[in-house]
Amino acid sequence: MTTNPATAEHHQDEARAPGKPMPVLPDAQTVTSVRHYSDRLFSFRVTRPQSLRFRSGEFVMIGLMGENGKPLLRAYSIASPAWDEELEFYSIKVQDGPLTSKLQHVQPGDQIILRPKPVGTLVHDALLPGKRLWLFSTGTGFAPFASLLRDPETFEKFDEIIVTHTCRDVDELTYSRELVESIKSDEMLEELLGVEALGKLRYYPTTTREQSGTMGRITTRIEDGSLFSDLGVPALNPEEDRAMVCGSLAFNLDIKALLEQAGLREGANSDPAEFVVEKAFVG
Ligand SMILES: Cc1cc2nc3c(=O)[nH]c(=O)nc-3n(C[C@H](O)[C@H](O)[C@H](O)COP(=O)(O)OP(=O)(O)OC[C@H]3O[C@@H](n4cnc5c(N)ncnc54)[C@H](O)[C@@H]3O)c2cc1C
Repeated sequence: MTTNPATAEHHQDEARAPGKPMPVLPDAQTVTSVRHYSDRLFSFRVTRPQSLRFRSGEFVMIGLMGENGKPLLRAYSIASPAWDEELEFYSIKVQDGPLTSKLQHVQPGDQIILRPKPVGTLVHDALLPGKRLWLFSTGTGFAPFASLLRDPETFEKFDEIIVTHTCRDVDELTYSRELVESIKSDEMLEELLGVEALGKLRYYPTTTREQSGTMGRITTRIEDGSLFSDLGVPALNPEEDRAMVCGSLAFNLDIKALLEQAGLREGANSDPAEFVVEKAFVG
């Protein structure tokens, strides 16, 4: 990885003609670790700006310096919880994607740009209190839930937390499966919340292409009721259930329609209700 925002900015400074306005300095953070899961997915951790405060589930703009000397930024959910000293991201690799065709090659020690202005709707503040929290995701839409699931507030607020993750192939579930396993054996969370609290968390992975224990779209399993019978919980209802949804636009619309059919209303930061939705990507 050769793109170093700090260096690129330095050259830009040197080349600037007298009298031209100062360019905005990019906020550089250092990559501390990288892990590849498949030819389509990887995760990485970066240093956290001391001043960055965010709510678990929010997203920020991150990127690299483009060849034209301008930052190339994209929205990314922060996958680490609000208390973590570092920031974690879980990323797609789009073959010809302007950002991820390069971002997938970052190595520890490289720098990325991070704009420290977190926003988003997948936050506890946007939901009314309830009994059961559903986290519905596809692909990298699991990222904000990786943050929320590591936040003790999630366990304090709900009696049951059910996270569904749907991908095409089994290896695309590795990140979520390992994360859920690590939470269930996390001694710090156990000490803080008690061993029974971690038992509240249930993981429901499905694949749509490769054969696995549970096949099919989660929308189909909501419609035919198998999601609820498999887990031994009642069908969605506005008295008990709260939901967060993060996936492709089509997935979000399908789940939203099913939640509304069940009587749940969409909430927002300023107007909490029974469910919230955020796109995992645009397009
Ligand atoms: C609120 C929000 C949060 C996001 N959080 C994440 C995140 O945590 N991790 C992440 O990898 N991406 C996330 N994205 C998508 C991200 O902003 C970029 O689109 C992605 O990094 C690809 O960038 P690119 O420049 O390589 O390609 P782009 O030009 O941005 O995208 C090219 C095409 O690739 C497809 N695509 C883009 N992102 C994805 C994806 N994540 N999964 C499947 N297909 C995709 C789309 O069809 C898109 O049209 C988020 C987007 C939004 C709006």
